[in-house]
Amino acid sequence: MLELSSQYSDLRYKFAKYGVLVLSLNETPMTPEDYQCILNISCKTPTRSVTVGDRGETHNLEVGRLKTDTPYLQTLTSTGTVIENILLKEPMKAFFQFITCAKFLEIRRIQLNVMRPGGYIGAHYDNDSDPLRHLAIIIHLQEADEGGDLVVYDQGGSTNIYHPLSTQMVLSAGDLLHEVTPVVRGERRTLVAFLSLTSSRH
Ligand SMILES: O=C(O)CCC(=O)C(=O)O
Ligand SMILES: [Fe+2]
Repeated sequence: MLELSSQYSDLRYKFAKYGVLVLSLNETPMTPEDYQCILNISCKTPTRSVTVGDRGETHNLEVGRLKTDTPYLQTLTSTGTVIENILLKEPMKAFFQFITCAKFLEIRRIQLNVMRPGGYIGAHYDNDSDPLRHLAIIIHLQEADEGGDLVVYDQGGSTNIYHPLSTQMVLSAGDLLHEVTPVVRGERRTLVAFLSLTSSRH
């Protein structure tokens, strides 16, 4: 933890201030091999069309589910377990805990999001559909050539627009309003894990 604190204290400060971090792979402890493993899994993950979010907001994307939290926590594929193990192995787990100041960390949902031209995700709060979604880890596998921006509306009233590139990792707090703008050209692929930072079992 000592080592982490000097290397990552700037990121922890930024996350506390903005609720969003856009990180290059080499700013995180994830190895290129683990990233490649997630990329390979994503290519073999079947998807289905989703047009309505949990709270009725409109979407237009293909989703491949690997782990779900509804109606109860269950890993749906063996590849979901592989990704979970990558995200929770040391030093990844220590990294997420350090950035968020969390003592507890549990993956509640893992999904692949695929957006082709016209695809988008309407404005939503991740913690609206499940209050235990405190943190989203978004691993960018392929960026759209045009469109597909992540727009985050922060509590201070400002709007921040990001266009993360493949291999980048976004950490986003569950209580921030955000959306993904329509893809205009190309295909946008992300692997998203939603984490709880408090135990659901008391
Ligand atoms: O794919 C992304 O960049 C973000 C997706 C998102 O906001 C979500 O799945 O809740
Ligand atoms: Fe989201």
